[in-house]
Amino acid sequence: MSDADTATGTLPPEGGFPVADGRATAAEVWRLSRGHRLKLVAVAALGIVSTAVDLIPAVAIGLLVDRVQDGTAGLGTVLTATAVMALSAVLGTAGTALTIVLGTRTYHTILAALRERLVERALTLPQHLVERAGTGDLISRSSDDVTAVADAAPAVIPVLTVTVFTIVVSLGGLTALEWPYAAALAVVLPVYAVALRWYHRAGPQAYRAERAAMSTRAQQILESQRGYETVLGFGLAEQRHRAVLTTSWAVALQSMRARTVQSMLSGRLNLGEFLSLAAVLVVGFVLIERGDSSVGGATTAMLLVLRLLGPLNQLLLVFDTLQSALASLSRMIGVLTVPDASEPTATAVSGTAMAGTAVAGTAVRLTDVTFSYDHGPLVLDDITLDLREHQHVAVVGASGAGKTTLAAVIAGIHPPNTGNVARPGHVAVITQEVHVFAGTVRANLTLAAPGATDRDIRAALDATGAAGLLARLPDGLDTVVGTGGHPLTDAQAQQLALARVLLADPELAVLDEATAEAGSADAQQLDRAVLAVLAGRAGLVIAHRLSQAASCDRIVVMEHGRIIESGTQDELVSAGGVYAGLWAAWVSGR
Ligand SMILES: Nc1ncnc2c1ncn2[C@@H]1O[C@H](COP(=O)(O)OP(=O)(O)OP(=O)(O)O)[C@@H](O)[C@H]1O
Repeated sequence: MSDADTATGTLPPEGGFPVADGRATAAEVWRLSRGHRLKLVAVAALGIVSTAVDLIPAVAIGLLVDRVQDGTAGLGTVLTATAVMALSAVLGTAGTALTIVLGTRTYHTILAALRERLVERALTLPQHLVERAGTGDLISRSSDDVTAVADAAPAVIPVLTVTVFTIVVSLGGLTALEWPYAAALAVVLPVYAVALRWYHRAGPQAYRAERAAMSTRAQQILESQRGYETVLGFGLAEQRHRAVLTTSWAVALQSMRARTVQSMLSGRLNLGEFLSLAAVLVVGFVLIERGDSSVGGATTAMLLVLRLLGPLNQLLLVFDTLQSALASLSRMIGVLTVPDASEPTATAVSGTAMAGTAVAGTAVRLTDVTFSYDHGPLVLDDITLDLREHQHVAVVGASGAGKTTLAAVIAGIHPPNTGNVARPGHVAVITQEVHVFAGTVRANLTLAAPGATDRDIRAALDATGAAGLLARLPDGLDTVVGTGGHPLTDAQAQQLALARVLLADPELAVLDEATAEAGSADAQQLDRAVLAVLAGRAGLVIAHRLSQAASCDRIVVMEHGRIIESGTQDELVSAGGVYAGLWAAWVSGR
């Protein structure tokens, strides 16, 4: 599972994953666009040409007006102008449509690559960081935010493509006609710039606040669902209901703020439109009066400005969607910027965790390790423990003694507060909650060993006693299991998890399974499976049944976060201490 890392970096204390700044977002998008850049340049060239063709009707109408005015226009002139306009409209529309299709396809390819990286990163994030930042935030970023960025495509790409190229081509066209036309428009453009500047500040702020409120709500709902039994058991339903209600109101409030910002933008756009038309009209009038422009020229100029205003306004309107998508994008990329490991608390910073065996012949070495969850009391207190290569050590103790936490620190899931943890580079962990992934049995097993053949898989299932299970599955290795798939018992899920460890072939296996009741047929089978999985590698077993402990080379007994006894089964039983008592109780209860 985890290759341990030396601790670096921290998350903001208030929780939540970081948000990437503009620079980091641009750098990641640039990195993701590698391999598509030539295609993007070709798409841009096609867009410019198509837009230029699209503006031919404005020029044709202007020429027609001049010919009508000087009395040289006949039916032929009108028909020719009409044919030119129809042809340019067809060619321009087809070219623009092709530009949009190609642009959208490239956008989605790049987005798919980003989503893949996000999921990859989310799966390898240190668990303590996910716990601190909140699973809801992570889920929101990999669902709501991905959807926001993907949904922006149909609205933003066509408008962005058309507008950017239309602005460039129209300004060129106006300058070619008479520079004062372009100058008049240029004088008005600052109105748009001011609107944009204002919106650039207010928009993302409003959208980030809206998305953050959505994340908090997702977290509240998730927690209420996960802790359903606790909520019912402690009569907390009303309190949880109020919490969800409060966070939902916060979402509604932030949404209203975001929509208000949107309306204010519309007002600023209307002002810009009025000023642009008025400026070009006045300039046209003056130029005609002075004989510097024909009526046809002024008509072309007005048509070019009108042609430009539509996309320009739309750009500013979808700028809204664009900003929202950018806010989501910066949240997605923020997850990629999370450092691999971070200190568990702000005050305890001296703990280190290293991959690689520090001492020859030793698989794991813990030296003076302490650990606490987020500023809480010490859960591991001065633990020093060695696991030799191929040695199997069982950890026993009462509930809450710190066994699972010790396993997590050894596996690298939690970095220690103080002390050192040295472990091999390849560690596999089975936690108490075994997850069956939605997919085929084969996919479930090859998750950690992509190169495994069907023969390897069958051998692993055989070794963990699951060959019988395989024979009963309707489609063998192709049977779909997990949510909505063929149901598996807890013990069967456990067997799959153990087979997965065998296939992954780690140097150290950390097993914290508590599925079967002591003495049951399942328990005996799982005990045998555990022995098969541990053969030939170092193993740490959190023994929930003492039969598991008895078959290990060494047993450590924990109490209140400390190791209070350590020895072989025979040594501990004859010592007559805590373990001897537990063993006597267990034997008589079998
Ligand atoms: N994520 C967490 N956040 C805060 N405290 C925790 C967390 N996980 C465990 N603890 C606390 O740490 C202490 C040790 O818990 P741990 O699960 O390691 O004990 P355990 O011996 O494995 O118990 P069990 O056999 O019931 O699993 C307990 O007091 C527990 O409440």
